[in-house]
Amino acid sequence: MRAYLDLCQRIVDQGTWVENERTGKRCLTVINADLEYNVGANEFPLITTRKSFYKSAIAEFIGYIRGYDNASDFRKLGTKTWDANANLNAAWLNNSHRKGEDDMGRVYGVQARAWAKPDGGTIDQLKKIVDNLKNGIDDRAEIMTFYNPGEFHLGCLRPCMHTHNFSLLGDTLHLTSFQRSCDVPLGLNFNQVQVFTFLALMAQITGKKAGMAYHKIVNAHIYEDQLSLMQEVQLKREPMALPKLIINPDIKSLEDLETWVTMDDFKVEGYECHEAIKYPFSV
Ligand SMILES: Nc1nc(=O)c2c([nH]1)NC[C@@H]1CN(c3ccc(C(=O)N[C@@H](CCC(=O)O)C(=O)O)cc3)CN21
Ligand SMILES: O=c1ccn([C@H]2C[C@H](O)[C@@H](COP(=O)(O)O)O2)c(=O)[nH]1
Repeated sequence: MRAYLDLCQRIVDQGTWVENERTGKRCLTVINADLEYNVGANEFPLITTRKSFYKSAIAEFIGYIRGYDNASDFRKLGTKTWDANANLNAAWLNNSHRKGEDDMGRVYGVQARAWAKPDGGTIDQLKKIVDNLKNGIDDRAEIMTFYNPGEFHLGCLRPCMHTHNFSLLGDTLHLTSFQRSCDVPLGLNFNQVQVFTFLALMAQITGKKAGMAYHKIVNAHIYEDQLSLMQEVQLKREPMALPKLIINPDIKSLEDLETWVTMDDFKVEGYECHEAIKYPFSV
C-alpha cells in the first residue's frame, strides 16, 4: 500500500518531536492524513511490507460490534490487543471504577451498543444504523461514535478511531471514519483493516453495494522506540500487490455478527508479504 508508506515517509521527513505524558515517550508526529480504500473493488489495504495479523484486527472490531468490555472476551475471539491496556496501565489499575482483571470499562463497544442516556436507559447506535440502511434510509446522521467525554473516567483508554459515519448514495454504501490519534507502525496496520472490513460487513448485512471508505486521521505518530525499525527496515521494502478479503456470505445480519461469527469466516486471497517486524508497543 503506497499511501501507507507515503505517510510513514512523511512522518520521518517532516514530523515534529512531541513529548507524550501518558506513555512517557516522544513521538515523531504529523497532523492530518487522509486514506481511501476501494471496498467495492475489494482492494483490501493489508500492509505487505511486513506480515500483518489481519484476523487479530478483525477480531478487535467484531468485539466492538458485540459491545465487549473485557479483554478476555477479545482473547476468546482471537486477539490479545486489549490485554495491556486493561491490565498494565498504572492509571487504570488505580481507577476505582475498574471491575478487576481484564476489565476495560465503558470504552468502544459499550458506547456503540449501550450509550447511557441521562434520563435512564441506553442507546444502541449500531442497530439504528443497520435498521435504517436496510430500509434504504440515510438520515444524514448514520453515525456510530465511541467518543463520550462524560465517561472517559469509566474506561481504560479514550477511543482513537472514534467515529464511523455511513452514507447511502442510491444502493451504494460509503463510510467515513475519524481517528484522533494513530500509532502508525502498529495501530494503523489494524485500523486500515477495520475500516475496510466494517464497510464490507455493513454492506453485506444491509443488502447494499460496498463503495468507498474514507479514513481521516488527525495526529499520526511513530513512537521513538519504533523509528529505527520503520526507517531502516520497513521503509526499505517494496510493497506487493493488494490481496482480497473473502467474507463468509452466510453472514446476513447483525445478529449473525453478534452470535456465531468467528475469525474462520474471514480469509484473504493473494496475500504476499515481507517478513514480520516486531514493533514495540507503548501502554
Ligand atoms: N500504543 C498503542 N498503539 C495502538 O495501536 C493501540 C493501543 N496503544 N491501545 C489500544 C489498541 C490496541 N491495539 C493494538 C495492540 C497491539 C497490537 C500488536 O501488538 N500488533 C502486533 C501483533 C499482533 C498479533 O500477533 O495479533 C503486530 O505486529 O501488528 C496492535 C494493535 C491498537 N491500539
Ligand atoms: O485503534 C487504535 C487504538 C489506539 N491507537 C494508538 C494511538 C496512540 O498511540 C495510542 C493511544 O494513546 P492516546 O494517548 O489515548 O492518544 O493508541 C491506534 O493507533 N489505533
